[in-house]
Amino acid sequence: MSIEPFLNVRSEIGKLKAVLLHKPGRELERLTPQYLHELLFDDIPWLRKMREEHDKFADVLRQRGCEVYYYNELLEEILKNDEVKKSLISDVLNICNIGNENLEQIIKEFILNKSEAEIAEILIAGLHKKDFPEIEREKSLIDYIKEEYPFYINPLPNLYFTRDPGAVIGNGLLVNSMKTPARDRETMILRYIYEYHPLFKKEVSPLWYDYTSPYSIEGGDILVLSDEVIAVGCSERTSARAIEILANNLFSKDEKIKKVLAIQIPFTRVYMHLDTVFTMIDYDKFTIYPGIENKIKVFELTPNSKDYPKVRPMGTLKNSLKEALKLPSIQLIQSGGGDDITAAREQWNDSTNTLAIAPGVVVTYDRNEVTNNTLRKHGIEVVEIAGSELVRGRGGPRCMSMPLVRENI
Ligand SMILES: NC(=O)NCCC[C@H](N)C(=O)O
Repeated sequence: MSIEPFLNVRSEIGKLKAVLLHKPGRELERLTPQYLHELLFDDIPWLRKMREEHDKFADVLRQRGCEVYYYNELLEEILKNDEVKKSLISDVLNICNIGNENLEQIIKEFILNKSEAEIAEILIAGLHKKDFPEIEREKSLIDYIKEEYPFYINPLPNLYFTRDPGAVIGNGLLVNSMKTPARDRETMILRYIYEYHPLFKKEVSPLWYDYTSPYSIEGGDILVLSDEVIAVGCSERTSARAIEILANNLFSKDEKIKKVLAIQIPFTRVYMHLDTVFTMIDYDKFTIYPGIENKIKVFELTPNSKDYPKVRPMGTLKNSLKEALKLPSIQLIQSGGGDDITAAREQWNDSTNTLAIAPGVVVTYDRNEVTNNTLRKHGIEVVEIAGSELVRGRGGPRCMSMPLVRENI
């Protein structure tokens, strides 16, 4: 009997059937003004409120018939296997630069003695020095050098943006290579989940990209435009070479995918990923931040040699989409109603970061009133969620979700 893959994403807009989320936890309570920049935050969210907002987001998805999986629960499940538990803890400690093998060994034993739920929490929220029992030992040089630094294991406050560490295309998965060290461990853990959690059925779900690659790529840049065309932002976070490697893997192992559009956007934090300025919301409708429209370049990648795809510069974004999707016309709906100032303010609060849950139906933050009304005027059903605290990490509903299964359209 042949095994059917669980993962299936052949579009941006097919009815969302299963999604991976992470409810913000203690890792957010470890953000301090001193480390905000390094941890990719601009502000400190209020965790209790943030968790309430996140629960409502998950409820909206469930009410629309989508199954919600949580990252920490999948992690807890794979930690039940002792070998997996030991190996993951060792790998995590290896990248933490503890700098003293004896101490690393003591920390490892300390973690191994915890329950699966506690270990999952440490792997996500980090290990603060204060949460580690004082033990009698002679200090080594690194203890003095890093005396001021509060963590043995850093927190992962960006994990609730599950969009970025991974992405499903077709029946396969990318485990991304993140641009910044602040998010590296997110992908290491996802790689273990793919490898050991039965939900992912890795034997029938290829790995399109691995986090060990030196070329960075993040999920916020990846849009599955159709079963034949994938768009990938070339951005502050995603490198040109990663796009070529991904394209070649898709062309050689997925018989449906014929084309990758590389969409170059300015390399700057405010538009860190393509989905912060551009998302697909219906068969022929997209929303776009008007401040970026003239700064975009599009390149078509098609199969060529074993190592490099064929690259062809294309025209405007609108014409490239029309041509690639073989549509008679498409609409680019400007966020902020096309007004420069409103659009810039609402883009900062992720107005263009819509999550399509069915063709023409999107989840957005309620605070982006002008953009939401503009979408409605264009016939889109807008399902609003509150996100005053969630938004402080600089991501919207699309960033906070990793679709695992969408209905084919
Ligand atoms: N796809 C997205 O745009 N994700 C938002 C990620 C925000 C996070 N603070 C980061 O800088 O990586």
